[in-house]
Amino acid sequence: MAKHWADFQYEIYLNGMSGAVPRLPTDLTRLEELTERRLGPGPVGYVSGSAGDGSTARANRAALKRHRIVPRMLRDVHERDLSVEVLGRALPAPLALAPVGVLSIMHPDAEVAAARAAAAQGVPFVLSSASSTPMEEVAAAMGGAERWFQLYWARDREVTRSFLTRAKASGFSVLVVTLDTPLLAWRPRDLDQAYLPFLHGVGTANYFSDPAFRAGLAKPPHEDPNAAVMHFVGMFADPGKTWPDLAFLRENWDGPIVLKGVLHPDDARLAADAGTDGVVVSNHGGRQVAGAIAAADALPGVAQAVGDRLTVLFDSGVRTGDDVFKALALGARAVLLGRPYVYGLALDGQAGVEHVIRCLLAELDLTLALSGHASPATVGTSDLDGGTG
Ligand SMILES: Cc1cc2nc3c(=O)[nH]c(=O)nc-3n(C[C@H](O)[C@H](O)[C@H](O)COP(=O)(O)O)c2cc1C
Ligand SMILES: O=C(O)C(=O)c1ccccc1
Repeated sequence: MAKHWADFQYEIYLNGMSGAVPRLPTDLTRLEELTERRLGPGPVGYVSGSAGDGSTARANRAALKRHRIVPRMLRDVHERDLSVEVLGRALPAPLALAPVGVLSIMHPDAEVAAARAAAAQGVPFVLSSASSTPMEEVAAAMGGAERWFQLYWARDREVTRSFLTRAKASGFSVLVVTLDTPLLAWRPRDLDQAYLPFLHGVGTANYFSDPAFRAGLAKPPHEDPNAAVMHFVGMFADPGKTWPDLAFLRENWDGPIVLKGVLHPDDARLAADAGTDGVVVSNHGGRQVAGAIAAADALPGVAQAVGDRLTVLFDSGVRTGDDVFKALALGARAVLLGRPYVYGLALDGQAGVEHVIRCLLAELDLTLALSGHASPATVGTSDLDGGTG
């Protein structure tokens, strides 16, 4: 029998018999406000802030909320199984933790705590290139658990090649290439505070520990940190890349490659033509193009464009179990969870991240069951108001 994620609900009520209540709210939309109160304005502004006037981040939420589920009755949902196959891997639920850089601004245990939480719950962890912990250390903390590596595609080919070699040697099996951040967007909340974590060296661990990166420095990073930071700033992103450049990654990575930040159906077709394996429909949580289409509004078009050619994943705005359900209905195979787990980390370290994963998946399990589904596989547009079929 597959695990019933909804059992977390009973666990909470049973613990209540001895007077215990959850340490964090079970409505995950409340975590942002709690984190705001707990942490200084710089770090929390960096995480919860977004591009421009914030309208894309709000549109992400509004688009998910606009869709309403139309539950079906009497469909035998006694035995349920949330597992899905994603890129040839069996996942226990349609969920992975999104790549989020600089996690040490949230909690001293940073990526190690988040990765351990993901591993404990069996959910893949996507490690950011801009991690505050070197990838080898994160990998070592995860045992045999599923780990994916997110690439910020550096200007310097040798650094990219070195990252791919190290990631492979550390057991990262899927490469997630982020395309939507060749430059950092206009982010007023950070600008107004003149706060950018990596200017303080946060999020540079993979670079400062990299032999190819260090080869470009006159002195090791600890002897001249400013020069090392400047070298990082100059090379971590590359606005000059074009679609044919993907051949280099395809040649240097033999596992699945997923392109993150695809919103246009034509770009999804180009991704398939380039021999990649999947896309993440994402607007980076509204942090890049202010005024961009809501990710959930881009999802059906991308899913239709690529059909079975690519695995379609989704992020940007996922906060609740019903958000995950809606993303599945709109064509995603699985979703990446972003800010909510970062707030869980800020508020309670590894336990906080596990709480967030368990709440989200319990709520998803119940949403599926109460809507008439025993598996994510049967969810489709006909489950949504206005859906056909
Ligand atoms: C603080 C922060 C840092 C992020 N860092 C990265 C990163 O290093 N690489 C990346 O591909 N995406 C990064 N993202 C984007 C997330 O992977 C994801 O697309 C986004 O958080 C989804 O939006 P949501 O959190 O509103 O659901 C970051 C997001 C946040 C909030
Ligand atoms: O802040 C971000 O959204 C992001 O993607 C990023 C980029 C560079 C370093 C850390 C995070």
